[in-house]
Amino acid sequence: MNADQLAKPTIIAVVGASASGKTLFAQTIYDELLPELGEQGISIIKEDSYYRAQDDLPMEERIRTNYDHPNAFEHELLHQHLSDLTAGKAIECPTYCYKTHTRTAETVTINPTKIILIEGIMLLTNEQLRSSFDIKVYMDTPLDICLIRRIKRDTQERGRSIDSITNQYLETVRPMYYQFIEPAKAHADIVITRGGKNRMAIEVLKAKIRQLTYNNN
Ligand SMILES: Nc1ncnc2c1ncn2[C@@H]1O[C@H](COP(=O)(O)OP(=O)(O)O)[C@@H](O)[C@H]1O
Ligand SMILES: O=c1ccn([C@@H]2O[C@H](COP(=O)(O)O)[C@@H](O)[C@H]2O)c(=O)[nH]1
Repeated sequence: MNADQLAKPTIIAVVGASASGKTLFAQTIYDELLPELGEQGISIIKEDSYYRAQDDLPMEERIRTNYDHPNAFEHELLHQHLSDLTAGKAIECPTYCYKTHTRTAETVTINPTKIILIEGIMLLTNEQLRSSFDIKVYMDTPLDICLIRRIKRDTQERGRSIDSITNQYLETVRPMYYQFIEPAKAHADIVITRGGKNRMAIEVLKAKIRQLTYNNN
């Protein structure tokens, strides 16, 4: 094993409200750097993959779950997986289905890489996880913009009705945002405005990742 393979990875966490642009931002960086850094250079993980399996619950109960509370996630497994990747071991990442509100049977193999991008709403609420991140990015998108984008995305991609989106928004998404997500901004190293298409912010992160990859600092 050479020195590069032994080097500890850099873990970059992208957090913020639901539909603030976390996925678009992290995925854009990943897609644009992958051809240059290769599959051994950069990987991407979604915190949503670690929503707890709910196969034991009937659908009426799954619909009532508070998905905007830290307890909805299996953070212990995510932490274990990040430790495994840091130790140079591959992981089997779960996959989650928003339509059935549980995990699917498939897992995705993620190999250890020098750069790990991870994105999700509750990543900074867990102290153990927080301490494993090297760079913490917060997407500071106004909540009304997030709501508009969530309505559009969840009707088109997550099989949701306007009624179910607005009820869930008032009951859990909005109050949990103020209880857990917004206060976590204080832990961020970088705060990003204008969502997942902020080109300058994307370029700054890409430049930092290149520096970490090629200069190892
Ligand atoms: N700056 C932006 N301008 C326009 N649409 C955006 C912008 N940022 C994100 N979106 C769109 O808003 C929706 C929610 O963004 P997404 O990245 O899925 O948010 P999150 O991962 O934070 O939930 C997606 O359809 C995405 O394409
Ligand atoms: O079964 C589920 C699981 C999650 N949600 C909602 O998803 C968002 C988090 O995902 P983003 O990609 O950050 O939007 C969270 O606000 C949950 O309310 C769901 O509706 N159903």
